[in-house]
Amino acid sequence: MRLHFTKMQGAGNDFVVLDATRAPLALSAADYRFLGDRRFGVGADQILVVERSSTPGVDFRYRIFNGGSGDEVEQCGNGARCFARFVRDTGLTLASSVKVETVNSLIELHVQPDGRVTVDMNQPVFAHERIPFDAHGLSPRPHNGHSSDKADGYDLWPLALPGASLPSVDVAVLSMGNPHAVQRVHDVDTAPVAEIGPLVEGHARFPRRVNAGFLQVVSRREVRLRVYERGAGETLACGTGACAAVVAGIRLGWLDAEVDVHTRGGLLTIAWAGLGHPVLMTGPAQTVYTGEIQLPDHVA
Ligand SMILES: N[C@H](CCC[C@H](N)C(=O)O)C(=O)O
Repeated sequence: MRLHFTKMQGAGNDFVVLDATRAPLALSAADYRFLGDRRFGVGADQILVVERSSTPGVDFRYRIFNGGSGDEVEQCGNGARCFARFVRDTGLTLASSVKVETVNSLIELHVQPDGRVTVDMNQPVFAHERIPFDAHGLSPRPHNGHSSDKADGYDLWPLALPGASLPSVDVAVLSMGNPHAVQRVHDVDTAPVAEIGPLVEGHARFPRRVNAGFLQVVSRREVRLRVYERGAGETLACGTGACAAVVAGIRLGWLDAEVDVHTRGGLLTIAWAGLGHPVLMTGPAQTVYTGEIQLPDHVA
């Protein structure tokens, strides 16, 4: 099958975008892994499939597949911004605000005059069974010895890491539609992301695996973040990961309500007014090129 695609990136998190608004696409996990492969395919952290929505009042649906595993996932923050840029630039919509549904949520996107995109990422979810996170038999940890005078009863949880250079790490757990485990580190540049990231991502206490965030607090309004993503490995930026890290930092008393998140691929700004409010994420979204690719009949 010959596929037309658009290559895009948001803060260095890169995507293959496929337009399925005119004809449905039936690709396999192996096809998505091929498209994500940086040597045998196009190369991307995730593949985004854009469809029309049949839900009244909702413009589009977009499906998200991790480029490493080929698995379909629930949410992608940087992808949502690139989706908004895509439907505008291809003329699929003339509106500057777009409602789009994913497998488990409805989000609203606004293209700003400066070209950045703001996404209402809905409210974070903390209920362990909805993350999902298995805390059975675990006791929460004090907040890493950091001042948490404003902490509101939100806990850190110890994850045992047998055989690793660290016996355990303390993580804040939550969902932005997709699961996140955020640990605070002194310096993201020296944090053991390559070693600890995969151990957290595949940890047994996360039945659907998890995105592993490494958060360095620079000030109450500025952080640095690296994320070892579920099904993709470390990416240059993770939008839902930035949302999760800021929400956790606010609940743990480390951060104010609007934070600049410095990722290796660029700057994301996250705002959250607290429980009962949605998380707002603002950042860049660019088209890199368009192309065509022949999907092998039997990809490995
Ligand atoms: N790897 C994530 C999906 C992509 C999230 C990330 N690229 C973002 O911008 O939010 C997961 O398996 O939940």
